[in-house]
Amino acid sequence: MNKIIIVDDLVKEYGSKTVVRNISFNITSGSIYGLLGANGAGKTTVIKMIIGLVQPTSGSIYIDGINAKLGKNNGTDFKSKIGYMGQQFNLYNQLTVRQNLMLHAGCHYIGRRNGNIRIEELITDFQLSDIIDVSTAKLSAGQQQKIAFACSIIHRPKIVVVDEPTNQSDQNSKRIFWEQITSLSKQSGITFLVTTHNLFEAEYCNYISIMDGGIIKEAGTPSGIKSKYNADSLTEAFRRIVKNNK
Ligand SMILES: Nc1ncnc2c1ncn2[C@@H]1O[C@H](COP(=O)(O)OP(=O)(O)OP(=O)(O)O)[C@@H](O)[C@H]1O
Repeated sequence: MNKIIIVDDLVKEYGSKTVVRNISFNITSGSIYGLLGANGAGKTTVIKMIIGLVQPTSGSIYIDGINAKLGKNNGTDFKSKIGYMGQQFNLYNQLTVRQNLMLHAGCHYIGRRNGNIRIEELITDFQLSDIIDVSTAKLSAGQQQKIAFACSIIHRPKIVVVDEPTNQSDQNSKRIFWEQITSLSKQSGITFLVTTHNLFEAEYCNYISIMDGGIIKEAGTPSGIKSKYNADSLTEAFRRIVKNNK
């Protein structure tokens, strides 16, 4: 299986505080990989290092065969491979949904004509026809999350990194989001790296790592982890993993 993300012995220190401690993992192309953990476990720091927003103290990251440290300098369009949706949505609330999508298309050097074609596809895929010309300021949190996600995939990235994607969504929007990424991973072969502290939603992942205190304490498929810890749910397994290691 092709490993599209390879993280090796990654460390992040802020002053004297070590927030990510020698973590290593690989992500198989086309899979949904969940990075789980409580608040402050280090999940956001890991993904910010992967997308190049934060510089690691040590260790290496390879994205689709490219050393992430050299990604900006080796002539490869590194950023075109990755879509990112952070906890703060990258939306301009004075703009409409269409204008936000076009703005993100422009950031990825997609011209107006191709941008319009891609926006039409996203209107269909995300059922946006009723809100496409509405200002994002007037949308609900769940709708804003949907638009932020559409913006993150406008350039058809191979990898999409999403940080706590459903924090502000209702149950129905959560379900729709997870079904959408499951279908994108299966049909378009997109690889997803998703951080969450929602253990019910983590069941949608093909593979998960459980982080605590900056280290990965357990990793495996959701069913493999449940069976290893003799637990009926990931919530129960999570409690045992974190308790076992304290
Ligand atoms: N720029 C920074 N300077 C100093 N410490 C930081 C910085 N960014 C994060 N931290 C610390 O690193 C630790 C891990 O934070 P991080 O945001 O990665 O956790 P998380 O698992 O994503 O939590 P959450 O679910 O709340 O987003 C926390 O103790 C946080 O205070």
